[in-house]
Amino acid sequence: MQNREGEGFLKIKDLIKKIDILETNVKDFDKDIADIAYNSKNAKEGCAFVCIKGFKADGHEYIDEAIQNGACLVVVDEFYDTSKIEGKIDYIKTSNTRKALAVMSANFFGHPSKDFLLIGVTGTNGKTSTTFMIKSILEAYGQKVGLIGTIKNMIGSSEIEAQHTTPESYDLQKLFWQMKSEGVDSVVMEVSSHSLELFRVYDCDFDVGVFTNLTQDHLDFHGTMENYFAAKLKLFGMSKKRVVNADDSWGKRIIEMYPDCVTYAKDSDACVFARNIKLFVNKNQFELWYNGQKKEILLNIPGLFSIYNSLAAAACCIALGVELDTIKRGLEDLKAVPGRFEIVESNEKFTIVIDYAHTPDGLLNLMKTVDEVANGRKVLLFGCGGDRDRTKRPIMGEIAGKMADFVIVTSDNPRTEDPLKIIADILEGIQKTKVEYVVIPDRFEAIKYAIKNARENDFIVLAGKGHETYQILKDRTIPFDERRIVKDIIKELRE
Ligand SMILES: CC(=O)N[C@H]1[C@@H](OP(=O)(O)OP(=O)(O)OC[C@H]2O[C@@H](n3ccc(=O)[nH]c3=O)[C@H](O)[C@@H]2O)O[C@H](CO)[C@@H](O)[C@@H]1O[C@H](C)C(=O)N[C@@H](C)C(=O)N[C@H](CCC(=O)O)C(=O)O
Repeated sequence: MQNREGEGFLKIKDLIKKIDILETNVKDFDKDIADIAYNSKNAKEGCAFVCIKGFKADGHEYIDEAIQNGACLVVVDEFYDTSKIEGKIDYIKTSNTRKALAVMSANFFGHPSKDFLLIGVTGTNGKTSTTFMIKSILEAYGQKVGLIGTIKNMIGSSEIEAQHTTPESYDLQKLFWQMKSEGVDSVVMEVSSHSLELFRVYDCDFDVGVFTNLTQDHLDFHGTMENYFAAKLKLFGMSKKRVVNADDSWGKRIIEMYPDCVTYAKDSDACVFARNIKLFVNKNQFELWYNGQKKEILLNIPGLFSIYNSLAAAACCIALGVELDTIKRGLEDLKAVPGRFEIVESNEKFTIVIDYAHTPDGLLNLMKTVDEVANGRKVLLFGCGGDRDRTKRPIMGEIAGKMADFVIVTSDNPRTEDPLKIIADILEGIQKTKVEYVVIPDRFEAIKYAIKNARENDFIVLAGKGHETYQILKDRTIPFDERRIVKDIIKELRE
């Protein structure tokens, strides 16, 4: 990957434009800065090191390491006692170093997002699929499109690995800069609530902000739904145009605040809506309505939620002036979204689908779709993540118990938690229902059990992992690709 080095250095005075300076010992603001680092390990000759007090570590404790690695300027937070570094290095004290990192990064890379259309999609569920759909429509419109999100980042059809749903501000601005250098017309990105809260997208100008929905998730981080909503809301204060799901109760609150938004809904009380919806195992059919005009859409992405995501994508592109014929073409061109209602096996006996659903609402919508398309038993295999919102576990257990005919409770990235403790939380909910279930903590063995014991016409759903190809156990990340695992198990059982 290229970086800005090729374009030269930036003077301190230009790098720190628009950040508030509480204290500084810098004498020469014309000094050149080679790069920015927010991790001391990545600091290099002539760079600025921005210290962040995080959830696990405090960047201020790594100033010496950054200096050893060549940093010539440090940016510290207002609580920091600068007498510790006086005489050692140039410093700037500012009121919020996460904000400063975002502003400095945008300055360093020359505000690349001003040179293309920037679309941000936020909401608990549907962000990934909606961004894929918007990309496909804008490509049908003739644009070169960048995509930033959970599964991967893309420039046109080339792929770049993604670490976060929304990258840290420096990495985001660097990616924007690369996308600009490669001539994109627009960038569509997922905007997570974490990124809004932690200023990763601060100082970005969004042309359109899209809201899909808000349901319980990430309460380990936000504490309450109101805080979670407040984080999401920030995107709409940063966007020129807003596209909002009018069927969502939190969406209705955004519409009250911004009455000029482009709204979408399943029924007709919105600018863009769908009628005559037909769900099939591997596709959907519906009428897309806008301004008295109708288009028949045959969507290759199954699931009821895909209708909502298509409406969000269509409304976004309508807000950008794309005509309905192109929207139809773009939606129909999209062949799949990895890990979203992805059929990984379909034989004369059973069907296996993998899906990323990992929230109560996501699981409910997934199982509603399965209910529409399954001919036999609905077998649901799932677990819940460790070190994340615990309150959703019994809720998901109860949904599983109500919606499935048979449940296999297993593990899904237990991280540092005891998998059996997580499963016990899920069982609290399952035991409120009468569903038949088994507990198999080892996810590989659980999948094997589902396949080995499959009955005629079973519709087996492996929920939670979707596109993920790993399992996080304690501090180890081990390879775990359910597409391959399913194939291997079927082969092994046949031999
Ligand atoms: C809660 C959260 O989002 N934390 C993120 C945050 O961590 P942090 O700021 O607390 O960092 P920290 O590890 O405490 O370190 C503090 C500072 O010391 C620095 N440091 C640390 C060690 C060292 O040797 N030298 C050094 O300079 C670090 O670089 C950092 O600047 O900033 C880090 C750097 O960008 C992120 O890696 C980290 O993401 C963690 C790993 C994470 O799991 N985040 C998830 C929850 C997340 O953001 N998820 C959303 C998607 C949610 C969804 O919709 O599903 C996302 O956008 O990906």
